[in-house]
Amino acid sequence: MDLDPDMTPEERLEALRDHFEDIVRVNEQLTDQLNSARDRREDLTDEVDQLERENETLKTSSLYIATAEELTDDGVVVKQHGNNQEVLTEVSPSIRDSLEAGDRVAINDSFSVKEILDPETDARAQAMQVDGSPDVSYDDIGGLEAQIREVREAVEEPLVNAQQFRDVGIEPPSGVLLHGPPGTGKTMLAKAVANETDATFIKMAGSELVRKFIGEGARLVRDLFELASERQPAIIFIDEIDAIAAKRTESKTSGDAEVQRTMMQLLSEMDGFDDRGEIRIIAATNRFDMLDRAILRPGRFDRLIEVPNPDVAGRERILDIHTEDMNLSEDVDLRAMARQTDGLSGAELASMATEAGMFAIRDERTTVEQRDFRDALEKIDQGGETGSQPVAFA
Ligand SMILES: Nc1ncnc2c1ncn2[C@@H]1O[C@H](COP(=O)(O)OP(=O)(O)OP(=O)(O)O)[C@@H](O)[C@H]1O
Repeated sequence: MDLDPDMTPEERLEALRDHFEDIVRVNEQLTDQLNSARDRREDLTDEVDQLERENETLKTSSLYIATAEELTDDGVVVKQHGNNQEVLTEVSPSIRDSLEAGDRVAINDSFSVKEILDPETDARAQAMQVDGSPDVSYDDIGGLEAQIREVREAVEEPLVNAQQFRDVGIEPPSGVLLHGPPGTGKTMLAKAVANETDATFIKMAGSELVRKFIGEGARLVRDLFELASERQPAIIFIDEIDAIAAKRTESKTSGDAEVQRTMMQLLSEMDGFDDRGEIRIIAATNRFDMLDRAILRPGRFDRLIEVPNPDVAGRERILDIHTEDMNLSEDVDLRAMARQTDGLSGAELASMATEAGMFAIRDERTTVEQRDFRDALEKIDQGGETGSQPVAFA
């Protein structure tokens, strides 16, 4: 800033003050501009986030599963799984080139074919849980000595000593049905036998077949047996078999018909099972009373093994197993706890042990005391922690 040399000191001071005020004003304007630029940047960032989210949703929005039934000059006939609705739809040339009748496809809301599914993405992979070597051994199971013996005889022996059965000239039991209240170790038994025989463990939940894979049940059952024969020796474990093999009801809704088809497929797989090789089938239910007796005929699930809630010795053994790695105080008396836990399942005892550990942690202790077990039992008694319910048996 140039100042006139003739100015008086007062005038200079005045001029400097004016200049200073100008600078302050400019500074304020620039600050305002900066702030509004920042606000704008924030708005834009929000907008970008929002668009990215929308983009993600668009990319991941649900598609329905269907089968391409027929390729015609006018388009492709697809049949949606579940409701079996058939529609004629158009397909983009790139998809059309590689599409064949019978392919499983994903279709959107307007039925247009979005992609051809390869075998890995189909329901088979989702519906079945495959475990090459489950990590449960017989020693991990408490209080089921008799059941372990029976399972070994009916499932393990025929796998390990197949020749002996042939020599003697008898057929081993086809399928074994484990029945008993929830959380008593049925899944553990099936896993342990797979582990012991180095068999692949393939689990399918009956309830999921019916709820999640509507329209696909029968095909999935076929796939289940196919997969087992690819991966033999294998143990097929069908949990909650009552969901697909319940007694026939009077109602003739399409849901029932679908469940019936799934069960018929299961029966026919089991009936044609003799020469399938090293595959054994174990099913489990906690609704034995509901089962359709057709599945219990000879050649099907003809070996029934009841897996009840543990008795006092079983409960003590289960508590031993589940507290093995816990830091227990001297005063802990598992035998006493076993006496006080009549009616509890293995799963409930396991969660009682964990709960006792949680009480110790809440108290900032590293040692679990008897009172923690008492508190845990009280909590389980009150809340039904494991969600199990009393079940009536036939
Ligand atoms: N007999 C047992 N010995 C040791 N632990 C057990 C026993 N029974 C149950 N458990 C514990 O409970 C958990 C659940 O058991 P599991 O899944 O085998 O029960 P389940 O009978 O198959 O139950 P569901 O009928 O509800 O499927 C196991 O992972 C284990 O921690």
